[in-house]
Amino acid sequence: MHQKLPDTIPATLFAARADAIADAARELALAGWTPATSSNFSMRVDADHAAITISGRDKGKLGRDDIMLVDMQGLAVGTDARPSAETALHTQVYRRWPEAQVVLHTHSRTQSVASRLFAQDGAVRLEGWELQKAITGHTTHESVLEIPVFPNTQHMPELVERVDAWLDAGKPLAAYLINGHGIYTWGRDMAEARRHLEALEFLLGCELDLRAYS
Ligand SMILES: CSC[C@@H](O)[C@@H](O)C(=O)COP(=O)(O)O
Ligand SMILES: [Zn+2]
Repeated sequence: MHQKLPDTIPATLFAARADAIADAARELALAGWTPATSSNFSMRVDADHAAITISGRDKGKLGRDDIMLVDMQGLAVGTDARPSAETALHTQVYRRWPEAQVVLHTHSRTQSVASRLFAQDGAVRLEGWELQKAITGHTTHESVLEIPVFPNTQHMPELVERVDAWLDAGKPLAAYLINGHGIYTWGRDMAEARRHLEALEFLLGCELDLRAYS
């Protein structure tokens, strides 16, 4: 066990979060959405900490020892393990949405291709799809759901800044794509985050098909 927990976090709580992350990751890997160790997953543990995948692990084969604790600045807590290279994007979600409990990031083929195709528009504009209602806050297919596509970079502060700029402009945000990379989405629990991820995978696939057939 590499993880020493602060006194305020019961071992059972951390274990439950780690198991929930590993279970979700295994299922998403089976769907083919986490190729070649890509993707990362996290869950809030308390107001000041999140459990997140250790960098570079095979997301289809995670166990409790592949999950670690970070603070809300993305720094490791109680372990020498290296958190996901994209930890800053997770902790940003927890800071900006106090109700967010889960952040999911995957690299499916559909997400990757859609991010390249729509990068020039800066966003994917979803309208007219019944499945938009799977995104919390959307009650009709007539609503518009805009998923921004941010340029890829290995420098996380740059991405954090782009997300902050989008939110500070007052635009709604349920998820975002990173060009040539993948998707980030989140939820108030694992079920909501999974529903968002699955709906967006489906909707992006539909948008790609529309372009292929027209
Ligand atoms: C294996 S390439 C993908 C990585 O560069 C990254 O984008 C990713 O999703 C996984 O990084 P990780 O540090 O394991 O969380
Ligand atoms: Zn990634």
